[in-house]
Amino acid sequence: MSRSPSLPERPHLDLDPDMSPEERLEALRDHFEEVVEVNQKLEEQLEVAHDRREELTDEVDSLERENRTLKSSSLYVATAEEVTDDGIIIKQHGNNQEVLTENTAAVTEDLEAGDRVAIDDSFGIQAVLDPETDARAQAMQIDQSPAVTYDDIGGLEEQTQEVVETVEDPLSDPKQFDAVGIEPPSGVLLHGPPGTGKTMLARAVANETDATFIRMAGSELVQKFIGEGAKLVRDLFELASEHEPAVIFIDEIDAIASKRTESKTSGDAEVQRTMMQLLSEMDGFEDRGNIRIIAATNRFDMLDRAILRPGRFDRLIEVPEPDLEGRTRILEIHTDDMNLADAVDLEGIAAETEGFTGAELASLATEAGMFAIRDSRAEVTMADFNNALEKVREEDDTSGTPIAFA
Ligand SMILES: Nc1ncnc2c1ncn2[C@@H]1O[C@H](COP(=O)(O)OP(=O)(O)OP(=O)(O)O)[C@@H](O)[C@H]1O
Repeated sequence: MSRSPSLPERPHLDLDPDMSPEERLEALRDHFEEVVEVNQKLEEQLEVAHDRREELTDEVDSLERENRTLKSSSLYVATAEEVTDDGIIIKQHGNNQEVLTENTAAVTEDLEAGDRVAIDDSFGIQAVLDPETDARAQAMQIDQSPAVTYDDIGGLEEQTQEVVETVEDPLSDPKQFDAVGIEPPSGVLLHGPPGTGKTMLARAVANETDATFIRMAGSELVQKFIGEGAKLVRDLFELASEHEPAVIFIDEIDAIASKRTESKTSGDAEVQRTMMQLLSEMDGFEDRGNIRIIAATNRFDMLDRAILRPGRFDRLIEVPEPDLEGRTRILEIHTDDMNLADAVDLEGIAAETEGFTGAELASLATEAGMFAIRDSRAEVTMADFNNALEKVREEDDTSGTPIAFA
């Protein structure tokens, strides 16, 4: 920042009592001219100061805007592949989608192909990442206020109740545990098939408690950040302390906490180190303040029992596939914004979809909507749902794999 110029010196009038009236007049004239000159300089400086103030106000506005954008939504990580006159071609990590995006305020002249950037839902570049935040940003997804509420979750009433008691209450009212003199559970482990709402539950509890939601996937730690797992686990807890109250969500924890294998490959040693770091972070956890940990796994049978010791993940909550009532509720939730014909019988569809997970039911509703669109209709009929079901079953039969929706 440039320093402000020093103020001009105040002119001094020196009148000698022995001066003749002409000399006095002359001295007064000189003094007057000096005062006018100083005044002019001050006016110029005032103008510069006004301009500077305007510049700074603009800068504050833009920083506030940037701050709001960064706080309001999750950002995704992408790599700038090519910087062209028409915009910047970016490739999103995770799905490898390539997009041409326009220059945004966050794009500096220094942006080069190969730089990693944080992008919003509309692919606008919100920040250019430096290498240090880069691995963190890729490995951890931070959401200041997740948009999921308990009402968005179908079925799972008992599980929600348990999560409220073990995670929400200690976060929103830690004093009640102090008063009784017991430690709230450090960690809660959700286990059950993929797509049953485990991540939704963790997000909803963060939303309900105004806590920051920080997600890390165990599989990514092992596959993408080879050699960095233990450090990233340390960073994860550090980041949570910076954002207290916070909910740490470790998805696919089995990837870093499965039973020790006999083989002694370097990959295994790395996974072990990552798990040891996680255990030590959890053991030293009580002093960390208002942070709760939720982990999720589809492979409960594979877990190393060490992580289930008291003081670690000592509350286990099973999140099963939904029953008839749960499936009906999930279908109601996912068709809430859809234009359904009166004859659509959601309970009937729920009865036909035993074994479907929440994620599969959500896809079924979308697939039914696609049939209506193909037919140039806005209203979704029972026939669309039946067609969607039939398509799903055919795909399931031919692929021989578990039900997969397009
Ligand atoms: N119980 C549910 N109620 C409403 N929607 C659900 C439910 N379960 C799953 N869904 C839908 O499926 C999507 C995926 O669910 P979610 O990510 O919570 O599953 P998960 O159990 O964490 O799966 P994974 O183990 O694969 O991470 C949700 O975004 C939602 O659209």
